[in-house]
Amino acid sequence: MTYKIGYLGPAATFTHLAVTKFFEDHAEHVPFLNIPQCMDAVAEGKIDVAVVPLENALEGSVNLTIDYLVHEQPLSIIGEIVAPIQQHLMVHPSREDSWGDAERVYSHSHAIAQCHKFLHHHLPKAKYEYATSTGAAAKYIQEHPEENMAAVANELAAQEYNLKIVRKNIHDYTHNHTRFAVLHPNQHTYIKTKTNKITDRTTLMITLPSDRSGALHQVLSAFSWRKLNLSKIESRPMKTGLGNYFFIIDIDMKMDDVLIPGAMAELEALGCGVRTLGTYSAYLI
Ligand SMILES: O=C(O)C(=O)C[C@]1(C(=O)O)C=C[C@@H](O)C=C1
Repeated sequence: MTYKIGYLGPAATFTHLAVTKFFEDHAEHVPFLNIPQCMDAVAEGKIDVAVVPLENALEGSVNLTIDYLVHEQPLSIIGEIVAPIQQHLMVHPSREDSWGDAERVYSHSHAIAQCHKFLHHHLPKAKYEYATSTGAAAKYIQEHPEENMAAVANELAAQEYNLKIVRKNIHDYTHNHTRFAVLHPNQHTYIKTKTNKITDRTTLMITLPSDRSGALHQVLSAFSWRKLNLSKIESRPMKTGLGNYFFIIDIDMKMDDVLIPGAMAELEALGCGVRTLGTYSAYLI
């Protein structure tokens, strides 16, 4: 049976690029219209792994991925692919010489946000419209040449959908990378790749006991005195009422037998809720 890798599609999204470079050959790449559909498919066993965007260096977390993981589909993160992101402005070939008159710019919200300065200066009158992915935006422009639009997407999308790149590298800051999560229902799933590992991580989701002063300080202390290095801490709404948040914490090592379980037990004793979202290696493509 062919190994099936689901990704945020359609063809030629950044997620697709990451999948193509990271996994070894002979796998079938299966596009999904949006992140929840891709995650549902791996939970239901229709594909072998799901790959979805997790965090961008310029724009921060992909909230849909984190929220769906926390509230709807409890999969494990079994790997992380870090990819450089280069955004280009592209139009239908018939509009190559008049791209500056584009009335709308279409792309994924993260991609548009990564290019705000460029768009502000070069297409000040254009309205922004948001697609489920950069690839979906490029595909739409190919299918609707009559609409005066430009897309922000990658080079592969320009090739795949026969669009003309009119401005290259329009992202506002050079160090633009995105983290993609490889997801599976079983934490102990092995990933085969020849890509270089850059680090190991464990991601925890933590809820605080309500109305206790200094609770976050106590949480951080549990990691700090064990010398557990954190590379990310972020809060997201619990969606149960104003002021209710959970925290996502990335620890710079894989789950061990002593330190991380010790910190988790301490947090539970303090009245916190703790869930492991994944313990995995991160690879740079
Ligand atoms: O739209 C795509 O091409 C994606 O793969 C999604 C996504 C994201 O959600 O951040 C991935 C990388 C880029 O940062 C822009 C968009």
